[in-house]
Amino acid sequence: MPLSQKSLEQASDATPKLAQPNRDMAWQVASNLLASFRFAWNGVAYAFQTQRNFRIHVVVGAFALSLGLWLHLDATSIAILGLTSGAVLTMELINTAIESVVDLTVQQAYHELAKIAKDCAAAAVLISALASVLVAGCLLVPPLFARL
Ligand SMILES: Nc1ncnc2c1ncn2[C@@H]1O[C@H](COP(=O)(O)OP(=O)(O)OP(=O)(O)O)[C@@H](O)[C@H]1O
Repeated sequence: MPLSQKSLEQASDATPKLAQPNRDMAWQVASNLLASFRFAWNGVAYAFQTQRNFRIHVVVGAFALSLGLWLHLDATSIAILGLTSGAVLTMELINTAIESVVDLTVQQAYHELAKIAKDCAAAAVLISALASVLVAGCLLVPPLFARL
């Protein structure tokens, strides 16, 4: 549905308010850098405790990095393995965040847009995981076969 002139004006009035650094709408804002890290760590701990796929990706990523070190891969290859593993974990965290926001919004009701949001978030994890398999295949498999 096209936006009316009035709603466009309301949206443009709201922009400076939303851009204020003190974020009046927020229930709580991190008071300092240490608090920001603590909240971020809470997110990692929550994902690890509740998301089986996140735990699997942590184990697989740690295994890939350990294998790379054991095979004496060069620094660039280790960095690529680290970036790839980090990307998968990041996607998993974003997926978890999107699922929570969708559930908060629609609760237990079915909504086609909720389905699209969750399916696309899950697809982001899948694509990053497939890319990591490709990276592992290129960087780890040849030196592993050479060593065995
Ligand atoms: N409110 C909803 N409305 C429509 N479809 C939904 C809704 N909630 C979930 N779904 C559908 O069910 C699927 C599974 O939802 P769920 O919340 O369990 O996510 P998930 O991707 O399986 O979770 P995880 O990543 O933890 O394995 C979604 O991908 C979506 O297709």
